[in-house]
Amino acid sequence: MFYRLRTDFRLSIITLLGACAILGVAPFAVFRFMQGEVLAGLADSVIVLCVCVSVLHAWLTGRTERSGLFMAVTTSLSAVVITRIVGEPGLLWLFPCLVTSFFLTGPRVATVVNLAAILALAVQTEIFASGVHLWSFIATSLVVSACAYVFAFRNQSQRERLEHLATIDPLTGVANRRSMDQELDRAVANAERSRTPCAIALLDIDHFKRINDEYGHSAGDEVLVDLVALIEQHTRRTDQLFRYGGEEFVLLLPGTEGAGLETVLANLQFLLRKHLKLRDNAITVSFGVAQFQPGESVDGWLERADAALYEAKASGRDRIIFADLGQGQSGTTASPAAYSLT
Ligand SMILES: Nc1nc2c(ncn2[C@@H]2O[C@H](COP(=O)(O)OP(=O)(O)OP(=O)(O)O)[C@@H](O)[C@H]2O)c(=O)[nH]1
Repeated sequence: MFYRLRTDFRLSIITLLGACAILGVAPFAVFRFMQGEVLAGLADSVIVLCVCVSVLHAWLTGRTERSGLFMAVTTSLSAVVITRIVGEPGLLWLFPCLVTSFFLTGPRVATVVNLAAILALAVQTEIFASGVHLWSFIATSLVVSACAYVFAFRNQSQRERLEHLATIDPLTGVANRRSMDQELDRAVANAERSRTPCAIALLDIDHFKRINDEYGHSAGDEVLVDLVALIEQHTRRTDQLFRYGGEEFVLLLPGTEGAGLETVLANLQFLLRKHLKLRDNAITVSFGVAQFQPGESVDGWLERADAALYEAKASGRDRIIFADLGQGQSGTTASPAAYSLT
């Protein structure tokens, strides 16, 4: 429960506002019934009920967008109805609604909800003691909404930016291990459901430590950036590349298997050998490849690719090993122009 509250911003807001609304409005409902104001008491009870439904819906279904929108609309509508029943003092209830609607739903939708509520009240001129009161209400409610909009808009764009930064590798710009975990989960679910083939290739630059040691860390960084550019240029749009860590990458190849997969990777190996260079020395890459087997986990799939990569390294590097074949498929040995590091 606390984990969900910590990780789901909108759910925590819905829960917090739900608790505040229930604790703040329920006593009013009781008080109004005791005062004989049945209509106002009923309106308050409906508000509490709607808030409870929103909170429950959010917790049970996880569809917090829908619950948030429902809560924003019902609380604003309730503030309008309450003001209609009790007169000008009811206006005070609209102000928290104007602010919280921006936490419950997106900035644009919240703006529409707020403007609708302000308009619905402003046209009922009889609620206001004078024209000055009416214009004061319009001005203050618009100022509150505008400030809340700016805050919510900045908050949303910063959150999106943070989410983006949390999923990419800053050096190469490709997706990082965190988004790889999500994508591999999705790929497994998709492969299981549609029974379509899917493969992963683990790529590891050979003797990368020596490249760093000999030419410096920034030259090593350049090699990583070049490798990513080459792979992205020569793979399909549906293929996805992830930085697994250090000089190791995972290439996800959906819809590819058998001879087609071998050809794609052999071509990639050829292109990398030809174009991945540092000061005219070719740099080579080892590949460990595993085709997804129905029923296996993401970890099991990765482990098989990792074992194949280990075999590629152990058997001389600069080669592709397919885990599924149960035997090594050596690529051609490093060309004489290859970076000589031994
Ligand atoms: N320049 C640079 N180097 C990195 C980065 N991340 C990891 N490394 C280096 O990559 C090197 C990896 O070394 P090893 O794991 O020994 O692998 P290797 O030298 O390529 O040897 P083999 O994989 O067996 O061929 C280490 O020296 C790390 O410091 C990075 O972002 N930039």
